[in-house]
Amino acid sequence: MTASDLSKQDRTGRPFPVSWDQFHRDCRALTWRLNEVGPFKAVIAITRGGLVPAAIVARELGIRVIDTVCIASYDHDKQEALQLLKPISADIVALGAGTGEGVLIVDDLVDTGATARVVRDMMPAAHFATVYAKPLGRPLVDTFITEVSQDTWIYFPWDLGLSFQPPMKDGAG
Ligand SMILES: O=P(O)(O)OC[C@H]1O[C@H](OP(=O)(O)OP(=O)(O)O)[C@H](O)[C@@H]1O
Ligand SMILES: Nc1nc2[nH]cnc2c(=O)[nH]1
Ligand SMILES: [Mg+2]
Repeated sequence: MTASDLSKQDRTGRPFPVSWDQFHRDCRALTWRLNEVGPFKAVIAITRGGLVPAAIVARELGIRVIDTVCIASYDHDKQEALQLLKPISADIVALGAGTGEGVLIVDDLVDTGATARVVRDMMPAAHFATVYAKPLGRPLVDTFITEVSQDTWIYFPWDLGLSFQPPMKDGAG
């Protein structure tokens, strides 16, 4: 087995698990920053990871016009060719005068920046926000809350479950 056979998650090895409480706090912190940048006419969530932060941010900002752009690039933890499954809706494109002016795009994180680059090209004047950012993707994001190192793998609460933890004396930790 070579290094390229390993999933990105296995190669990175630095786990960063996020609880629902922490995620909610981080989304609210993100909204504090966005509140100073807006107002926004609509929110676009990059599915699927952007759906939860978009709901929290839209709730806090009082925005009820919410659209999705559906993109898949990772099969669980393996980066694959990026697929556009659903584009931004025509009425949201029209709302932002075709450029995204006054529109807020939300995703959970930016890693290599490949997803962000594709969506940014669709709406160059939109404001792009993520909760977490890794260094390679960071230049593509206008507002984010926490930067983690490139070799970190973020585990979101919707991908986690409660499980037994062996005591530290047995080698855990
Ligand atoms: O900066 P990048 O290297 O493009 O990676 C970031 C993207 O990867 C994840 O989505 P994923 O494609 O795994 O789909 P999901 O949101 O449905 O989990 C994450 O939610 C971002 O959208
Ligand atoms: N859950 C998760 N998905 C990702 N997609 C790209 N990077 C990551 C990451 O760190 N965590
Ligand atoms: Mg995603």
